[in-house]
Amino acid sequence: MTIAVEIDTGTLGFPRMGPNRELKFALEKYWRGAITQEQLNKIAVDVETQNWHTQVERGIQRIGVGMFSLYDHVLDWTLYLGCEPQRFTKLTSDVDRYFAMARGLDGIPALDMTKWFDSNYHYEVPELNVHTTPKANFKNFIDTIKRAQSTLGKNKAVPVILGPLTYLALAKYDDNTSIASMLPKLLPLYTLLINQLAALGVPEVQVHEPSLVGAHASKLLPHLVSVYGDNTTAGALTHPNVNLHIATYFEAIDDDVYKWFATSKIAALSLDFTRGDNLSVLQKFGFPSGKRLGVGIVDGRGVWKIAPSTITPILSSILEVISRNPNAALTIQPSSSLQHVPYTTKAEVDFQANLSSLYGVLSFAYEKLDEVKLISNIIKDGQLTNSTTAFQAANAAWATYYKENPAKQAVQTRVKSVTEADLKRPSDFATRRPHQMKSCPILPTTTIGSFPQTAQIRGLRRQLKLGKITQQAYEAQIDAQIAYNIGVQDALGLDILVHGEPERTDMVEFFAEKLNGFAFSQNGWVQSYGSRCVRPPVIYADLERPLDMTVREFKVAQGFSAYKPVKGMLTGPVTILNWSFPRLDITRKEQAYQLALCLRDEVAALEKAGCTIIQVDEPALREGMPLKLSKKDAYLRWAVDAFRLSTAVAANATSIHTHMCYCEFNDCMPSIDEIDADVNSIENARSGDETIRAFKSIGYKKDLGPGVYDIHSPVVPPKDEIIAKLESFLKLLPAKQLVVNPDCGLKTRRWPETIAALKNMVEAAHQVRSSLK
Ligand code: MET
Ligand SMILES: [Zn+2]
Repeated sequence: MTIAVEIDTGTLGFPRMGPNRELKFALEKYWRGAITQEQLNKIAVDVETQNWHTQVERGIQRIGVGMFSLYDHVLDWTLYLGCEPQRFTKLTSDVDRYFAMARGLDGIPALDMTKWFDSNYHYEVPELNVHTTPKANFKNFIDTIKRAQSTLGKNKAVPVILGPLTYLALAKYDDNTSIASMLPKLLPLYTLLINQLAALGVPEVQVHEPSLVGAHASKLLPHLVSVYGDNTTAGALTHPNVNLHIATYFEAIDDDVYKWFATSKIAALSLDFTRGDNLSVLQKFGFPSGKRLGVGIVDGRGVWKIAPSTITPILSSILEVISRNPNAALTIQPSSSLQHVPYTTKAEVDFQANLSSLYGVLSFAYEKLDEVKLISNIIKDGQLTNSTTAFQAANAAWATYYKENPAKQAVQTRVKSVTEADLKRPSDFATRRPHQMKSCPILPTTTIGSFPQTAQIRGLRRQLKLGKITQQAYEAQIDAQIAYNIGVQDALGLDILVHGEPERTDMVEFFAEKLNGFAFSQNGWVQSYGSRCVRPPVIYADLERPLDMTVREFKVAQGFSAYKPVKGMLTGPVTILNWSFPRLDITRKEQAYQLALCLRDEVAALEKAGCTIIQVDEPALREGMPLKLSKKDAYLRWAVDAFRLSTAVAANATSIHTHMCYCEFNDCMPSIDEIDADVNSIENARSGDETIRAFKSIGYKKDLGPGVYDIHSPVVPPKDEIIAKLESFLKLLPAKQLVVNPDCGLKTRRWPETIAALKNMVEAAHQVRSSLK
């Protein structure tokens, strides 16, 4: 097919940390006072400029600029829009206010942080209330755009604005404030900004409105016209000389939003063709005349090379719709900002040498730019078929990958043979509970798993990795640490002990390293929040557990304690999956089940080793939830089943605990009950009794350990405060249902405050216990 439509290439954002995490290190130096603000800015500008050059060199014609950030792009807009909460306004310097909002200061708590849609990136939640008085503060943004224009030229430098609807949808409000009450205050600022950009000769602005795809879309619909106008009226962002390009991603756009777009004066719309069914929307409504479609076909969230057999049919269908109209144009682009993927596979020399079949099918930000260019050329040349020579390299890489990493029949068969019975404990909670935790008193005290990780332990692990110490020497030191951890807990009088996780850097990486089918990049860092980067493991083959993973440390720990049970400690299947880069050739459910079967065998092995209490952590259960409400139930079904598959093998007398943290669970409470854990030790420190009330409201009958203090703060909680908490819990929950624990692991804390806090916790529990008698 020869194509009459105009085609070019674009991006919606790029990684921000620098190819070698230059910005991360600069930020941390700046916070330590080791470099000045000027030095920090220089490094940031260098990274950003290099990002721009890379995109030009790789053939990108419309480069999204302005989403680069020193900490977080939502926080940037809080500053640009003057929406800082009052507690920060006494800080007069922008930079001080900015980092104070991000990280807090003594006595001034930071903004809340939460997940950016269903990604693992966290943004700083805007706090809007009756005192919020938006005030334009666009100088930094405008300066960036000027810099970009002089580096890239006015046509290539496309300013990216965080759209007002998404900004407001992501915020939290007091009782007297809402999206509707804030919008009129923000819109004049956006108008001002568009005018300033127009004055710079900006031909087009990319307005990011990802909230138009999620559960909130219908809430935003009534405001579209006041912001963006329609076919007759102008909106706040309408300007005669500036084209508006609305970018959405992570899911399919709402039908109603699309219909509005089709008749509006918006010049371009970006849709994600890697997640959600945007193709159906397009086919259903056609594509309007005279507009441009941003075709998000290169996955901005995954690390995989394009698969020609997947993308060709989608692209052909898009072209078919588009070509019905002679005036349409296309921009080929990544599906979202590339901030969710690492910089380049070229840094992965280990993969090149030892896992070349995987290396061949990986694609990070630089490689994704090449794919964008390649696809646009193929379409321009009218060569779009699976087998076009231009796709030869990709096809060959995938063929090699499948040949070298074939399906493991035993794993797949086992997943397929899972039955309902495998998901069920031998008896229900009421029957099994009397057989569990028999040595424990009422209000048993415990912790969430990890104990402080000292520099010495981290150094030890580094030495092991570098081959400077033997496995034996390493284990001896780990065991000494376990002995110490057990001794401390015993002395404090805790009832259920943990080994303290000294052998784990990270709760997902540790298990991924022990399973076959995971690969670990050397430089595959992605930003999690601020300067914090993570290197998610890559699932590249069917998953198997060749050996026990935690049994040795459990036995060592239990060996140091004659009378008290040591709790086994595992990370749940859904969390391992959600914090990894999953495969795309099998479903997430299948991968969760494969993981669940590995964990199921570990639960059985722990039981066999004498473990009677096993905790399976699922802090990321909630965050894998789909953005569309209609997909939520299906996700929760398999997520819950994967947890049950991991744990249902346990005998009645084994107490299965779980721990969840990091987010609001209010919208999936019934599922939390359905996982059928005997005890749920859940984060609760920030909200009062809300968590317990939510559990009560669904008729939760199992045991609950709502965190009695916040481990994120170094402050030692006074005994009286903990007593007051426990007493308030007991107003809602019978004592026999209550477990006493902090709200998360203690890994990031120091020993002195840990011991002091736990001492208070145990004493508080004792006191409340005796008052019950
Ligand atoms: C993010 S949840 C952490 C749970 C883990 N067991 C720990 O204590 O560190
Ligand atoms: Zn936690």
